[in-house]
Amino acid sequence: MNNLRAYWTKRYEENNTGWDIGHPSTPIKEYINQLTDKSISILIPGAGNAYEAEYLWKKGFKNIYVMDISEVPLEKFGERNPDFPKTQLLLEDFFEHKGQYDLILEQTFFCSFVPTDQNRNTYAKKMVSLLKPKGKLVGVWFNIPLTGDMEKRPFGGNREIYLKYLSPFFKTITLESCYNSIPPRKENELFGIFQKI
Ligand SMILES: C[S@@+](CC[C@H](N)C(=O)[O-])C[C@H]1O[C@@H](n2cnc3c(N)ncnc32)[C@H](O)[C@@H]1O
Repeated sequence: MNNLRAYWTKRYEENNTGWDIGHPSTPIKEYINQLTDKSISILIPGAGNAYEAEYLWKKGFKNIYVMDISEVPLEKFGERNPDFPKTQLLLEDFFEHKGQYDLILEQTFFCSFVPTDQNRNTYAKKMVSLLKPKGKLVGVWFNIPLTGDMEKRPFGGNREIYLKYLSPFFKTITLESCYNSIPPRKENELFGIFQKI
């Protein structure tokens, strides 16, 4: 845990954050735009600078929890959004977190874990445990080759791989090539909506 925190904090401190697009991504933004119930509880794990949380907050969603293992992006988020409750900024390891949410948003989080069978299984089990009955895991997953290189993030995957880990716990509402990816990720992402079984 400390190693993991140090690793990600160093990346933020060195501005070695190639994943950070600087704004909410279009697929997640469009998903948020069609949500009608603003009282739902939403967790964003591995949120980084959490532009999507900022977007939700400004749209009037209040029950948003922004989680990261590194304090650097959480502090920046707090500075950018001084009214956002500090109690909803969670400096925690996702795998140790306890709670239950209506919705969990995923973006470049799954792909940050070394892609062992065990890690991917643990991710799926943890996600389902953090959702209320019928809760949803929604977001984007890279559709890029999974190479044998265990150092090089983002670690890839494809539809078949994601379904292998998620389908024991979730009904797949959709998992399709993402039509509205940001240009650098065009044709390299799947958009998914999974509902807790
Ligand atoms: C590739 S970055 C993605 C950040 C953000 N989702 C985005 O799209 O900009 C992965 C993030 O997950 C965080 N992280 C990695 N392992 C974590 C864990 N076990 N628990 C919570 N956060 C974690 C890192 O600190 C980092 O901010």
